Amino acid sequence: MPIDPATAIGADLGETSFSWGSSDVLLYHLGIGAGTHPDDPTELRYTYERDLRVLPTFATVAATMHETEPPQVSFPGVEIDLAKVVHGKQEIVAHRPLPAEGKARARGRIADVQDKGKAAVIVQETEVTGEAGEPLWTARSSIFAKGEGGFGGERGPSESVELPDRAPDEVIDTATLGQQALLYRLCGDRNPLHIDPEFAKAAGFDAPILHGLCTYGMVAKAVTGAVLGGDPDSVASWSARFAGIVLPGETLRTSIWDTGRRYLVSTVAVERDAPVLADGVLTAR
Ligand SMILES: CCCCCCC[C@@H](O)CC(=O)SCCNC(=O)CCNC(=O)[C@H](O)C(C)(C)COP(=O)(O)OP(=O)(O)OC[C@H]1O[C@@H](n2cnc3c(N)ncnc32)[C@H](O)[C@@H]1OP(=O)(O)O
Repeated sequence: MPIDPATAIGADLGETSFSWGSSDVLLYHLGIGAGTHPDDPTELRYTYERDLRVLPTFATVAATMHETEPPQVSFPGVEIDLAKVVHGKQEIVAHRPLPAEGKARARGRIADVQDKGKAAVIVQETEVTGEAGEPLWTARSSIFAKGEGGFGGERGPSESVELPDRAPDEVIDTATLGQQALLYRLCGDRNPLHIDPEFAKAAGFDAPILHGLCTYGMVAKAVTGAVLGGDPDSVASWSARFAGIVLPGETLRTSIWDTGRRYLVSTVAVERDAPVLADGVLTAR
């Protein structure tokens, strides 16, 4: 059976150790579009090793930055073909500003496996601590596996973030590059869905799509620029649901509602007027 909820839910994924340096952070920032406005002085915080700051979304790649093999959806009680999955949701809570270089330990577990009938949702939680045992970040990510529901599990909660009934306080357009996914995959996600036209077709898409985590980082950076003075150290947490695909080259239009250090965020792809990110919440420290 591809999903056995009794084995999967609560399964300990063990502990891994990893380290990163400023070159990893610089490459990640380029992968999410930093440096495309060199006249903006806050961009140097992302692109120059002198006084480098780290956008907390770097946490999504820090442990796997040097991976060169495609990811596998293989956990205790879960075996799923990579072509069936898309990234569903992502949350990062940064317990402190991320250092530009460091060593850390990650301990992961399967927090939940939800049976949505036509699909399964696998929720993974990871706690990351620094060398002295200090908490660095907590990550929670959901994988949406099409056609893998019906295994007799719980449906799980139906959560959504209600947006205020008024115009957004800020609207930011962010261009993605035609080669955005080719660049971003060098940050450790070599899923062929983002480069191989045949694989993308077999997975049900017309063409390779952009990594969800690339969009997640680009929008976090855009919101940070719009409402936090471009200071990535001010980002305390960021969560969002991947509501629709992005095709490399499309423009992301991000609407932001300021509800007081808690910014509600929604993003569409301008060219198709189609949803991209929903239920977005970025909090500031
Ligand atoms: C270990 C490493 C493994 C590797 C991981 C892969 C790594 C990456 O390389 C992969 C990627 O980056 S893929 C690109 C990023 N993701 C996407 O583009 C997905 C975009 N979203 C969609 O296509 C649809 O919203 C879609 C398909 C997600 C959902 O649309 P629908 O099928 O229309 O769903 P809907 O009928 O609205 O809802 C059914 C139930 O599912 C819940 N749900 C919906 N969207 C969800 C989402 N994004 N995440 C989690 N749950 C979600 C709904 O709440 C609903 O459940 P309920 O009825 O109980 O409320």
